[in-house]
Amino acid sequence: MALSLSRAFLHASCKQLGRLESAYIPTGVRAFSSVRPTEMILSEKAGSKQNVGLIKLNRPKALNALCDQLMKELSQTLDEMDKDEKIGAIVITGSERAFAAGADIKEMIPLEYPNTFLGGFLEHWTKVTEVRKPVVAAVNGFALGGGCELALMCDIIYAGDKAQFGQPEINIGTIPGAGGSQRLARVVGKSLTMEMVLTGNRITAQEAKDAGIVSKVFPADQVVNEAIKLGEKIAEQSPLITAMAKEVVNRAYETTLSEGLKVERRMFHSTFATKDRKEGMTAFSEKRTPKWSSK
Ligand SMILES: CCCCCCC[C@H](O)CC(=O)SCCNC(=O)CCNC(=O)[C@H](O)C(C)(C)COP(=O)([O-])OP(=O)([O-])OC[C@H]1O[C@@H](n2cnc3c(N)ncnc32)[C@H](O)[C@@H]1OP(=O)([O-])[O-]
Repeated sequence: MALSLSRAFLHASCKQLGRLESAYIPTGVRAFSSVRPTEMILSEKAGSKQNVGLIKLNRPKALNALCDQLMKELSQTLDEMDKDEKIGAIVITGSERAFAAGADIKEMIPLEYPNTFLGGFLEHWTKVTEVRKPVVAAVNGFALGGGCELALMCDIIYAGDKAQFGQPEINIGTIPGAGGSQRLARVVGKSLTMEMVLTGNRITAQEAKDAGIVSKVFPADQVVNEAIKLGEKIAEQSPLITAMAKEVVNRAYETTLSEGLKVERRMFHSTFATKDRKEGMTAFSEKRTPKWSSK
């Protein structure tokens, strides 16, 4: 009873905080048109072949703070895009001011330990790690706390030159709850992770690139289009082999080197059970573009 009352309260307060005026459309970026009636995210198919799923977090007044409703809408849209055969890659972005400023602090204020533990707080916020298609984060502005963690859950991060990454939870009496101590440490090592988690210090896009968090930095108004171009390039490949490649790279972060190498070898062998492997090698020798069948 107490839990359901508290959920209803949180949902209502979150809706109030996140009431949107109109869609914020970043300058220099193609216009988004919402294809589904979601309130806190916009989504569309992008790219010249409309084969890139584009998701924009759209809660500008709260700097895209991640509340329960936004995360439900994000999970639902990711699920739909993962099942859509016409989509080969997904891009997640925010606004030029904020990718996301973290979990919604105001929504968390009334929570008590029993709610978080028994209610499984954050357990359903990790859909992006379950998507089989490659997911690119196009980060502008603040990527703080849960915003930084959301970017780290994606497969590739492109950043605008004014982007800032940080894990400032320590400043509000808590710690990272969705990978900011674990995924970050695996990517950048102990020293920088400790510095960011213990002080809340932010790092710039260039520092994030130097540390290996980000693969490329672009002028802020170009990052989304560059991420779409990257998504288009990925979407040209065999969806079947792409999913195998993504799975095997992700394994590197979850197992030992020797186990990872075994998994890679097995996965490499299994490409020889596919028509796409034969088609790719035949097309190379015949000097033509391969026609993928995902078989
Ligand atoms: C993928 C799964 C993710 C799971 C997450 C797991 C848990 C996670 O590890 C914990 C967190 O993220 S803990 C969080 C870690 N993150 C942090 O601690 C960052 C907290 N934010 C800040 O430090 C500052 O807002 C900035 C420095 C980002 C911008 O400063 P500035 O340029 O002076 O702008 P401003 O005037 O300050 O903000 C404009 C409006 O946005 C509002 N708002 C902003 N962030 C909010 C939030 N997280 N919440 C709610 N609201 C937030 C702000 O209240 C204001 O609204 P108001 O109605 O006008 O009052």
